[in-house]
Amino acid sequence: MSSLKNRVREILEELGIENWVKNTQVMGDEVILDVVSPSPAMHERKRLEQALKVTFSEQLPEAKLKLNITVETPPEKQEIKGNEIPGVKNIIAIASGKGGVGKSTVSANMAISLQKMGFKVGLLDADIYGPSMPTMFDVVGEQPMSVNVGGKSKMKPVESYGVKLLSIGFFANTDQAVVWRGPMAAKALNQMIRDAHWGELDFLLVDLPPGTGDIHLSIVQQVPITGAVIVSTPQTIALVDARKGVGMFQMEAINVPVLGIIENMAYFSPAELPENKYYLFGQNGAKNLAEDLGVPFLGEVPIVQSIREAADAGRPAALQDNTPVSNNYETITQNMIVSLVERNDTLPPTEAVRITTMAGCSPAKK
Ligand SMILES: Nc1ncnc2c1ncn2[C@@H]1O[C@H](COP(=O)(O)OP(=O)(O)OP(=O)(O)O)[C@@H](O)[C@H]1O
Repeated sequence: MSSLKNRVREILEELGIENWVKNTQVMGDEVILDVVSPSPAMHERKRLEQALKVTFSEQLPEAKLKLNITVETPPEKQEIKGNEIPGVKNIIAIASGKGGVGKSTVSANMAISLQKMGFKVGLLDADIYGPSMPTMFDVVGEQPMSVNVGGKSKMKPVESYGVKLLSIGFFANTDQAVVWRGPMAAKALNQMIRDAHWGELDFLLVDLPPGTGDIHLSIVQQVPITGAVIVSTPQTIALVDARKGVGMFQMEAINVPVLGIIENMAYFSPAELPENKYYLFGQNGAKNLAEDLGVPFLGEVPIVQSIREAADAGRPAALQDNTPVSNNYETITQNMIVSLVERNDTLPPTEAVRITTMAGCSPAKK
């Protein structure tokens, strides 16, 4: 073995990442490393890349380092079993209870965060009262195409930023209020799930309409939802509705695991006074609710002007690289995945069969 290759091996051992390096090639002064990152998170990959570059430039300045960093793919055994929608591994409902708390903004940014982590993501905008995804993903006016799959005509979701998208807004005139009764809305949504060609998806996020009415009951009974995420502001009246939302998913007839609660609009910090936090809607309300109900708290999102601007501009804030806002969405998304994984471990055996069908969530395991 060349002395350069020996030095490379020593450095990798010092860094404690020798097991992550699947292939080392030394050609002259060029060192090519194929590294498999155990974390799908973009910032973890960047940190790994940075650590390698700094260490090599300090300890082996003569070497020209070339890095190929990829992400570990989930092991085969985590594949979904008994899946009701072929190719779709996890269907996550995002609900609120009260309207206007930021459920759609959270859904859009969570979809982007998952996509950035390397997952295949679909987003179904089921908000029949105010479908906002076409705007948030800058695809207003686009229409899903029809494709022939196995002799059947299927809807091809519109794709934006790597996320496959279907929205009630693609079919309804946005100037008209869409007033659909529960079964009708549920049927339309069911078609958008089953008669669409989603292809292989790790996650299909469903942005539900606000509230806990009969529409929700129809949807959650017809669509095999893997888990639900509840979004609330810390305000008392929003929390009352969020509690109802959790209760609805936990009803015996529905029995969808609640993966956690996200506190949106948790506080406001003016740009000129970033240390000051103003708790406009109250403090820690959703966090306390999560504790009270014994469901995971997935994190808080402050009120940030750029989140609103990014949504209106059709470029969700999570698309930014390594900003406090995008990192925060990434952390919340990871917490959601961790919650999905933990459910498998903690639910009683009678539920295990159902819950093991929630596969596809292992990449967040650290
Ligand atoms: N963290 C945030 N910071 C700043 N603005 C936000 C934040 N979250 C949401 N908003 C803004 O608040 C408004 C409501 O958000 P959004 O449409 O996501 O709520 P929703 O709960 O989905 O509403 P609906 O009840 O209509 O479905 C939007 O203008 C959005 O851009």
